[in-house]
Amino acid sequence: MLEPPPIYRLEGVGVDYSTPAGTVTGVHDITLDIPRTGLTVLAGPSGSGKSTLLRVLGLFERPARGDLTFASTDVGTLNNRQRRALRRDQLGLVFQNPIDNLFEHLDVADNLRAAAQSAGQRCEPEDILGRLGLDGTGSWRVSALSGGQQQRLAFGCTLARQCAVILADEPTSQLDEASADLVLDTVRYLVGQDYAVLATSHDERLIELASRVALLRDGRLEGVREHDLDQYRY
Ligand SMILES: Nc1ncnc2c1ncn2[C@@H]1O[C@H](COP(=O)(O)OP(=O)(O)OP(=O)(O)O)[C@@H](O)[C@H]1O
Repeated sequence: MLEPPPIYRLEGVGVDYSTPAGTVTGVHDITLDIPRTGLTVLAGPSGSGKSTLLRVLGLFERPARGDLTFASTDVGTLNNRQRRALRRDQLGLVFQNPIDNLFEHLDVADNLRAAAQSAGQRCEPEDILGRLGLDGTGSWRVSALSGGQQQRLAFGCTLARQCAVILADEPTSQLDEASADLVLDTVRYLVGQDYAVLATSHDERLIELASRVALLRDGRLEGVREHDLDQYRY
């Protein structure tokens, strides 16, 4: 069967930061394809370039060098307005601190409705909550959810927005083990539903769920490890 084209294609991507001490290179010469489905983890020690690369993939950071293709669109040819529109319509972001992903003054269902609305979509909150094991919490305040449940809801917001790709920055790093388990189950569910999930992480348990692990070191891609996705299918 013909392989679908990757959702992202990076060719020779480099990012520089200007600092008072001079130019710092965040990532060098990254060439990488990211598949349309499954979990891809960007792994590597602190300072290796994981967040920089995630910002490139989230269309926040414009590479100084190289080419980035997203969903067959050459991102380098887009102006800022077009990049923002692509981000709004196609990309869902989950930050490491669960509460940063949510509106505390809205209840759980309204968080989902607000997320859907921000992408010009409509959603059925109870349906999404049921899919994520949060049944019956629609009228709860966000603060009544555990950290793991909040992070599940953050992933739920990306479902409400009907994003093609979910980008998660160390999604389990601020959670205790039980809460992290809830997030791992959610990622497993999303992968089983053929979403593309891209995460930075040091968490070995998340890395084990990945179909592809891109290992970064000193801003360079040290290697890419492929895992068999079939074992995670429901
Ligand atoms: N805004 C910035 N200004 C200047 N240098 C930066 C900036 N962001 C990152 N860097 C530098 O780019 C390199 C890669 O950093 P990055 O934050 O992407 O790594 P990381 O793997 O995500 O690290 P961590 O796990 O600690 O978050 C490092 O040398 C870092 O100091």
